[in-house]
Amino acid sequence: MTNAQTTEISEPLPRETIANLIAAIASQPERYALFFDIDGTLLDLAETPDAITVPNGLTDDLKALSHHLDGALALVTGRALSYADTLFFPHRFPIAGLHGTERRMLDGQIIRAEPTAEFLDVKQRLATLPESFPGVLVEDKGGAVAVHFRQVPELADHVGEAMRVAIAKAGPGYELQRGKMVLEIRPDSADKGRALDAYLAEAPFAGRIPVAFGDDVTDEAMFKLVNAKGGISIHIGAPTDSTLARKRLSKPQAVRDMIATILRKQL
Ligand SMILES: O=P(O)(O)OC[C@H]1O[C@H](O[C@H]2O[C@H](CO)[C@@H](O)[C@H](O)[C@H]2O)[C@H](O)[C@@H](O)[C@@H]1O
Repeated sequence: MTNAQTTEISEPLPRETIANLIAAIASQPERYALFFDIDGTLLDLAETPDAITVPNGLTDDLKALSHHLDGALALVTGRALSYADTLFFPHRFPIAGLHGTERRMLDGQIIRAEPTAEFLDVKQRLATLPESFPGVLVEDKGGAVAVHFRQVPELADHVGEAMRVAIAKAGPGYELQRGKMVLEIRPDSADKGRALDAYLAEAPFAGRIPVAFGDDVTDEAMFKLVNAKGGISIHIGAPTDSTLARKRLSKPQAVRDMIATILRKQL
């Protein structure tokens, strides 16, 4: 299971620092590469995976920001890449999906691990879990599977036990990923940090200062990499001592406001 290391409590980005960062990205876009998580970062969390909404204007703002950065903006998400594309249709951003284990390169080619027969069998068995535990929701993401208990938090231990059995049956090539009211089985071939690193090796991301925004355990790999590269790691949410991110924004609306402000400044 992927775990965050405990460091210091993430600091809120002071008004001054936000203003400086916004001004810097607005006036010197060629210096920065921006990486956004989706759920809980760009979008407000919802009761179920399909209940999320993309606020009016966000897709166009992301597209405009990407244009401003000459394309150096990527989404790095636990969602399947194909699902993330539908959220921001008709725009197609560089996206790393399934926690970085599938990644679309600039030429459109997608790198992903092929599911094993053992994993497909496990996924089929997990699909029946709600029969034993009503309220639990199984999300089939193709190459990964998530079991959500947001609507039945009292079943967290049962889900944990079922997923420990499932990951043992899935065999090599898979790992358990903890998230917000969810446990997932995903390929172990990469993580969000490695996906971000791969983007940083390519134009137009190469040579730029990475800025990563995220809210969940899966984003810690991104924060670790960004910190090591001298970039800026920003945790979204309440203060916490279990993130490697060095800065904090309070909620997704603050991220969306920051994007809108950068765009206003560069006009
Ligand atoms: O890396 P992310 O883009 O943040 O994706 C992480 C997971 O997000 C989704 O689950 C979470 O958001 C749901 C909708 O708000 C919420 O109901 C759930 O409790 C959260 O865990 C998504 O369903 C997962 O597949 C992603 O891995």
